[in-house]
Amino acid sequence: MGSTSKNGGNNDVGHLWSPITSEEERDSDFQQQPTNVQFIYQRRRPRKTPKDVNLEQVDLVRGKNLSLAAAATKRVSWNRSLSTRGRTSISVGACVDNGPQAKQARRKGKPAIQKGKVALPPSFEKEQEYFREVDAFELLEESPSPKKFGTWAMGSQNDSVSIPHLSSRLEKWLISKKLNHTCGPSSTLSKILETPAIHGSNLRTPEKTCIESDPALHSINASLIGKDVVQRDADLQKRNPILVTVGDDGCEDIEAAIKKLSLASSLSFDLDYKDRFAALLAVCGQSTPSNLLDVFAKFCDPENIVKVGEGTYGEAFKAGNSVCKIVPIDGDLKVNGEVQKRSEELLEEAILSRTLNRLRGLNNEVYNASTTFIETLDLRVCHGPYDPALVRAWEAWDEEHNSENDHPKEFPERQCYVVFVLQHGGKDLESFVMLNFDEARSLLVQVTAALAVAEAAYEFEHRDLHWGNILLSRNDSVILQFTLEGQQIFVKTFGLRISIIDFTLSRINTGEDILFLDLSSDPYLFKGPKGDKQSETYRKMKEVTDDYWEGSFPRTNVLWLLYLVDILLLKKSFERSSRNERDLRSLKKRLDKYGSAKEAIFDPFFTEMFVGEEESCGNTRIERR
Ligand SMILES: Nc1ncnc2c1ncn2[C@@H]1O[C@H](COP(=O)(O)OP(=O)(O)OP(=O)(O)O)[C@@H](O)[C@H]1O
Repeated sequence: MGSTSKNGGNNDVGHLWSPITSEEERDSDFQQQPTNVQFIYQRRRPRKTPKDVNLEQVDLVRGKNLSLAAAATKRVSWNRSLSTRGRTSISVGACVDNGPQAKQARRKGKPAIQKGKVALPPSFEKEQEYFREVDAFELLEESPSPKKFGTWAMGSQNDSVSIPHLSSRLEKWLISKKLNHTCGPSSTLSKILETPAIHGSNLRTPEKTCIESDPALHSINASLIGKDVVQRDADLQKRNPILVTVGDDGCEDIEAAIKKLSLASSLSFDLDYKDRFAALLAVCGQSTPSNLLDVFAKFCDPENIVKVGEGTYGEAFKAGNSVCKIVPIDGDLKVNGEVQKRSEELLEEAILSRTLNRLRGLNNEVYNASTTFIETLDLRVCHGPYDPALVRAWEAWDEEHNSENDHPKEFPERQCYVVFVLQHGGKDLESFVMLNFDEARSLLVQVTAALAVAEAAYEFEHRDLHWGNILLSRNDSVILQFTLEGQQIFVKTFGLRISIIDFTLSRINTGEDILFLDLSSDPYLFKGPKGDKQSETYRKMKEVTDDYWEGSFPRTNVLWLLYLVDILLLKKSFERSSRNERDLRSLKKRLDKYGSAKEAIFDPFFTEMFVGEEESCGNTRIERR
């Protein structure tokens, strides 16, 4: 979930979100102090729209003597940004309902520039010119370097760049498949889209993928009879013309898809939408959306579906051993006071999640490996109303936890969703009862090591690692393995398993794209209560990044580690000695000097948590990738 967790958060608002004064922070004797202060903490509603990350065109022509001069002159960019559409805030402070709020005016001045940092005044023309020059050079490069990007802000001023990123991206990939079947695997996108976890199939045309890799879908399609369904499919075909093609020959299909994507790229925004929806379907290995129950039925009996959590956008349900998070997309209906996410945003989240999946050591990529980021097992596009079984589960949760979300029965017949099928990560840190100091340091070492690995692999920054986004569970493992830049690290777990979720604000360099959320469009995020650790962390991130969210600033990961140490000291109770507290406080001091999780993981605090390889080899309860 977003900046504040919801479940459980209401029960103890005064305590949980009580402001922690800076005096307290300076005080070396931290103590948990219940407070009567009552205040409002408003749930952040991050929104995203497509924007600007630079896209190199090189792998399209690699290995082929094709000239792509035209492509070289165009720099297509794409990032995730917070939308200004229909933002409302829900107060979780007792008694006060702030009601809908208009989006606040954009900051006029830039925040103070960090000492020693050279900041160039943003000049779109200059940078455009600069990129024209470097594009020619970058055709030779494997992947863009974020350092070169300067502060090129896109958005409305970028109307001259006409090819929508997703179209060109998928198009490029499809062309590469068509031109040279061996060039696919060299592309990061190919690897990500071809993640075996996702139906074990390559991305082909949607039609082929559907038929070959998803017999369930095939049978669903076959069973789609009756007037309503025929009408629904006709509507769908109208919305998504790319789906019309059904060919036997893969190449013809690809050609048709490219043509349609190209056509769509040069037409109206509406067609862009269709194009993007089709891309999302293709990435999910589908030609048409499934219905929700069919997805859940793969994992459990509908009667056994249990809701386990909720976010601003997502409703999370346990289905068998997995968790299915349902996110409504593309509809007009506001959900939980928010405009629904759009296909392209979900497509991006899909790419981000799957990129992190790669850290799990699939495809023999063991130079950097960690299993601490939640595994995305599958992604499905669905449509239709909520099934009664899901509604029942939703209502049962509501009864017990008093949901902040809208009742799902409000979804119209033709609502679309993306379902993230995720590994079950356990309970979030907010509600998890920790037993002792060993568990606390196990949490810290696992989060730090995972961030270090993801930094090394993808310049990853989570940027929103509050206690609702860290899940914990217990198992009988004693050691967990990470690989950081080829070096194996074995850490003691004390039977605790950590999973990191929610990559909405995260920044990642996939090797082909930099995906990030432009938080400068969300001034509200930085206006949380003074002294509140989470709000202060957003503000510190803003200082560190100088509001340039596209850039790589691994220090933001350290800021969340500092936040976590504070949470352990101030908000969680577990058995600990004053020496343990002193150790945590001195860790905090040292963390303040680190620029990345990669540095932090070698802090003396963690030394005792490492186990030599020999010791780990003799241990049968080691959790390997
Ligand atoms: N894999 C998982 N295993 C167990 N519980 C989960 C899992 N994923 C999500 N949850 C539960 O659902 C809640 C909401 O999930 P999440 O934070 O991903 O939703 P969201 O809608 O994306 O959040 P946001 O408000 O940032 O949009 C989590 O706090 C957690 O309690």
